[in-house]
Amino acid sequence: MSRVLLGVNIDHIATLRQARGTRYPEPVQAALVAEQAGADGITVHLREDRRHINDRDVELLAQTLQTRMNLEMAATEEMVAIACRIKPPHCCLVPEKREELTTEGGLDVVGNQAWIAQCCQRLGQAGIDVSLFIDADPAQIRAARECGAPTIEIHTGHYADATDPASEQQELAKIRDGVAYALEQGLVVNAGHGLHYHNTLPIAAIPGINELNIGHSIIARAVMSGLDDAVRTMRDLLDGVNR
Ligand SMILES: CC(=O)[C@@H](O)[C@H](O)COP(=O)(O)O
Ligand SMILES: NCC(=O)COP(=O)(O)O
Repeated sequence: MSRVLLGVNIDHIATLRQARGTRYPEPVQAALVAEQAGADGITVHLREDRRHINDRDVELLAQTLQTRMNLEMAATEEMVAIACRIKPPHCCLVPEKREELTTEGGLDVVGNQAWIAQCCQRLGQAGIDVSLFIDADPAQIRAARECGAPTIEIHTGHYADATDPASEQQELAKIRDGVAYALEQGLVVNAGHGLHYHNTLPIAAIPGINELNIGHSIIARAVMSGLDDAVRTMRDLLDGVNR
């Protein structure tokens, strides 16, 4: 069975830097450490408010990564233009709200299908593999395929935020069904948001999952045990998955 790829999101290295406006910690250094520790790719979210990762980080990472960049961004003219200029191998369109603490839900592809399809076409023409960050909702999955996105990333936040075992199992079942449906639609299926060392395995064990994008929990562990250890531990966890 194929191994689940690990995309390490380094946004919150930049959160620490932005807290004081210093030149450290350096996201480029973190990305290279994560890659050497086993990350299969690096994810960065260039938010419209630049609260953490900024344009300079994306430019430098595009020139230095040894694996590949997954650029997360809102589906806006500004961000599409940046992506078409930088040409990262992967782009993931995510919803954004100024006041949100973190991403709160999946992209509403059904409600914005014409624009999302246009973004997918422009990014695809730039040679970028586009994924749409959506809930495990068959209507959203169908709309993603109709927009021409080759890949989706299923939002695992509701699963991660579940407050009791029954709700967690319910959300896990939704994700499992969503993955199966998306695979039937011919999509590549990634997943992410809120995954950590104690809730990731059930997601990783879902047959057909291509990649997990994990950030906050890895960076949080890195504070205690170092980034190399935090990434290696997650990579080893995923390598032990039976699917
Ligand atoms: C889309 C998603 O779930 C994350 O990749 C996103 O980066 C979360 O935003 P913050 O990193 O700003 O919390
Ligand atoms: N798309 C999910 C991601 O990149 C990381 O999300 P999180 O692990 O920081 O919640």
